[in-house]
Amino acid sequence: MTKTPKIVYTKIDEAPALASYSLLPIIKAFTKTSGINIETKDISLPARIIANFPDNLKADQKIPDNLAELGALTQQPEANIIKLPNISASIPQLEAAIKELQEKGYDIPNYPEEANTDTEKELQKRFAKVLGSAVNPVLREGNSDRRSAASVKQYAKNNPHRMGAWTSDSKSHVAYMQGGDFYGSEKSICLDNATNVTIEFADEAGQTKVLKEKTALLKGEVIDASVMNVKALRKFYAEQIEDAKAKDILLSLHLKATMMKVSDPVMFGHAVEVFYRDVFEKHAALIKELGVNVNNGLGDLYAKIQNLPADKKAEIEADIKVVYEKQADLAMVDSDKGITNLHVPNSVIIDASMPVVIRDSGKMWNPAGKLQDTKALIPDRAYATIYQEVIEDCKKHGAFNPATLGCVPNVGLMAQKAEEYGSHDKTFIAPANGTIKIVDEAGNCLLDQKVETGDIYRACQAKDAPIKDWVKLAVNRARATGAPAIFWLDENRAHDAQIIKKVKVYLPEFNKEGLDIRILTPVEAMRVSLERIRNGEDTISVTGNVLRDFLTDLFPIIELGTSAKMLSIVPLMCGGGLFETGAGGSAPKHVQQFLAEGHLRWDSLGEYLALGVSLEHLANAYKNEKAALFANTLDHAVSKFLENKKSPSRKVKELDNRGSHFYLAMYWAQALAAQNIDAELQATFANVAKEMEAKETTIIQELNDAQGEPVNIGGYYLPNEELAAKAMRPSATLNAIIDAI
Ligand SMILES: NC(=O)C1=CN([C@@H]2O[C@H](COP(=O)(O)OP(=O)(O)OC[C@H]3O[C@@H](n4cnc5c(N)ncnc54)[C@H](OP(=O)(O)O)[C@@H]3O)[C@@H](O)[C@H]2O)C=CC1
Ligand SMILES: O=C(O)CCC(=O)C(=O)O
Ligand SMILES: [Mg+2]
Repeated sequence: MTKTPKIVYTKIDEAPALASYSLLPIIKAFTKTSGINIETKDISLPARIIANFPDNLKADQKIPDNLAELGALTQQPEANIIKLPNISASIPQLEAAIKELQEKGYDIPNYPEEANTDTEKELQKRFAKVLGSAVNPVLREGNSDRRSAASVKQYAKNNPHRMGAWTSDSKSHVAYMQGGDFYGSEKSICLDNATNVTIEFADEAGQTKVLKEKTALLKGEVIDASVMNVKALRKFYAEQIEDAKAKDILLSLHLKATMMKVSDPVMFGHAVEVFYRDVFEKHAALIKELGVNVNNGLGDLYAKIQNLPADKKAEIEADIKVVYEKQADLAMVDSDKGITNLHVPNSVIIDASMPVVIRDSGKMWNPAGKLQDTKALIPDRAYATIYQEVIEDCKKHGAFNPATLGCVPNVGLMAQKAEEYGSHDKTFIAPANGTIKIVDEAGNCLLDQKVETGDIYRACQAKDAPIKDWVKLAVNRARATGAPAIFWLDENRAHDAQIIKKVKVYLPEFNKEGLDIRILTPVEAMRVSLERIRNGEDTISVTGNVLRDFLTDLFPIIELGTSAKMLSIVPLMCGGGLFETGAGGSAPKHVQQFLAEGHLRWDSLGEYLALGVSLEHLANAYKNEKAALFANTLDHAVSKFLENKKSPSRKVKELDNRGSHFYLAMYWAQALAAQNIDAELQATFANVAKEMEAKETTIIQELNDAQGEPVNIGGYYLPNEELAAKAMRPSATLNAIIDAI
């Protein structure tokens, strides 16, 4: 490899973006002495909007399509990308970001919620590129290896976080459909030969309409099709709403409307309509006229009644109140502000929300601001059952004790838009009763699904090479750790049955002698993994893309208190490395707190760990000894950081994100000063360490003094660079030391 060693550090959104204003200058200052180039690429939500709508922008407003550039980079062996979590925008978030850009003088068109004309359809198509989970699928050109670093796991055992107690009489449970869902209807095949397919809808009269012109499929690719029957879905919601009322527990809905950006908002919308049925029926004509989109939540109704005459608005608000009096209480997202689980589709995201329910004794917040048992609606059976298994385990054995738990790392099939998370361009709402077919070039129907008007149809792909790579990664991890590896696959699910066949073909190609490798259904795999972690034993979960996402929040939240502390490595199939920071998101609640009181509780541990493995990867790829030294000393610094408990606190006027960066920097400088492999670095950083030690009290004082007041960073989605940097670097003493390196 001849090019200059380079690490690309992504610029993103919300809390981790704020943290970067403080952390990046430190990383750049430290590594610049080594000839490693740290380049930033802006792939934040506003940057992606700007890149996709340059038409009316001034030259100095334009931002190149960094995401496409990074996507191309993943195909090069020298790729070394540190990817921080970004916003996966729901429509309300997208609209808010557009509004902010427009207010700042960016001539960006509005998002057309309803596309009737060709222009509107074209606009919607262009916006689809920035909607939902639009970054990760482009960069994830490899499978995922998520686990906790040994030092982080040990820290969690020594300092167990609080886990809410569980009792056997908890009324909390997961409710899922018994039929008519994706799980029940799924059909799947593996292709003998490459082909191009068309997805077509045929109505009952035999009239056909092309839904998707062309999808290229490779030899050995698994393709499946399934349907969510909306009649069955709405019946399920109605029954469960009644049942929650009868059991006197909260009602909550857990979906992934961000990542599953086409199917899940529709499932969310049906829940809103069924729950607030009396309002939607009584005011049907007006609601239609106002253009309320239920898929955006009750928040959209509230937004659109704002300009109605006062009495009409009051009437609708009163009718909403009557619904609350009559129905089961909804789980709240913000009980102070009266924001419920059904307000917007992006505030209850299943991978993060269900583990928190489990951490909090099976409870969620009720309208009175108290924790209460909940019914968790997860309509589709494909993955709902694993959460019920955890709940049953907790009811039987009580809360998990992080001091003694083993771990459940994950090897996830993710590359090349595998499975449901790559299905958006093949997801359709059935226009009428009929059949949706996948037809090959020769006109053969490969898969057909009967649909009724409004049903959600979904086709998914999983390519052969990534599947084989995933099996290999699982065997490698089992070999490296000695832990059993369990493939979570359900032979009663059509798609999984195909994957099981492939796993059985590929496993013998790798040396699995002496390894314990099993295939169990997700429920059995959960049972075994939970029994083992309670015994302090480790078990590798080897899963598809959705369970990868779900389990890498669930187990870290149980084991470590948060998924932010995970190592999240993506060995790219072309030889490069993508290093994601943590497994969690962009923590909007943290930004709210920062803006209100100047305290940022975001923990950048995930970033430190990602930087460590990124430097290690670079050291190996370029035989770069300085990079190896930086990686090694950073590792020491992280251990000391944990030992000395320098993570940010949650409370204002205590150490926050910025102070935690100072300590990381000081420990890193000390470790570089203590080594004797590179005399030049030793000398440089001995001085840095000495200065930091001498000025520790002043620096911490300056950082704490900056807290306690509201902060203005000149925007939410597109903050003002200077204001944000100033807010995140308030210690002149620390800045002087860093800038002088
Ligand atoms: N890889 C990616 O790009 C990902 C992006 N997302 C996006 O992030 C947004 C928010 O998603 P959400 O599901 O609420 O998940 P988050 O992970 O942002 O938030 C869940 C909670 O986890 C805790 N948390 C997460 N990261 C940290 C950290 N570094 N330090 C301390 N605590 C942390 C916080 O708990 P507390 O409030 O108790 O402090 C936070 O409120 C969405 O837009 C989503 O699409 C989500 C997942 C991954
Ligand atoms: O891309 C996203 O929206 C979320 C990704 C995520 O949750 C994960 O990979 O764990
Ligand atoms: Mg996740």
